[in-house]
Amino acid sequence: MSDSKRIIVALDFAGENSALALVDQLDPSRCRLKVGKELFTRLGPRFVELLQGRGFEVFLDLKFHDIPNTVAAACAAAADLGVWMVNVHASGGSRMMAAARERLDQLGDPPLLIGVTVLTSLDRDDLAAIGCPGTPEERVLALARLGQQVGLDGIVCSPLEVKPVQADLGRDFLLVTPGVRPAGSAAGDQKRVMTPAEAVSAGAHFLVIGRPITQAPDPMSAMMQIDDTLRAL
Ligand SMILES: O=C(O)c1cc(=O)[nH]c(=O)n1[C@@H]1O[C@H](COP(=O)(O)O)[C@@H](O)[C@H]1O
Repeated sequence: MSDSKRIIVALDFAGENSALALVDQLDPSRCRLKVGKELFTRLGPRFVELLQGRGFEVFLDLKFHDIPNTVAAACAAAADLGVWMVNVHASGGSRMMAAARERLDQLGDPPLLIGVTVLTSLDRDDLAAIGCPGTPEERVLALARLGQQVGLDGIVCSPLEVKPVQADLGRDFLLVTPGVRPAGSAAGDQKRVMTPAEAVSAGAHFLVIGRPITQAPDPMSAMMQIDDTLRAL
């Protein structure tokens, strides 16, 4: 793939000082940043603007999941912030995703619109417990097809589903994969994982990586080590 900035660092921090201590060490030419529910709830749009002011492209990961009108309006608000990527839960349904698409299409230079399929923290048993029969792969594929039909730019899935999704939907549909763990790092709450090299070799366009970088003794060197591995592929 042509985009050489494959790593999206998940800024899962409790506050501005700890987040900036990491951001200060990162280079916007080597990675993008993800602002999720914790940091956005604490610091709001101002923090996203601060990161963008430092030259970083931001994935605003708020996983919108609501009625079509509400999600479309929330996506427009994200676009107004100037973020690079925004996501919605694909299980919100095709009318919801289509409303988001339609609203963003009315704007110039909208963010990439990505659908979250099956959270990487879930396995088959977890899905069964919430009344979803079948494998994560089957459900990811179904949601990915729905997302592509309504014009999403791509999906979030685990690296394990990258090959089957690309076999079905082609290589242009963007695949953003969390559930990435360098060899030897703790999986934590992630259930469907692969190493960064495995994920990119499978065909993932972007890797979302949090704790293996943010909790490393030297986050910058952890990030660079992963990035060097990917650039050597
Ligand atoms: O949309 C996401 O980014 C996301 C989707 C998903 O299925 N799984 C998942 O882990 N994420 C996010 O990716 C990041 C992964 O962080 P680590 O597990 O620390 O690498 C977290 O910020 C999650 O919120």
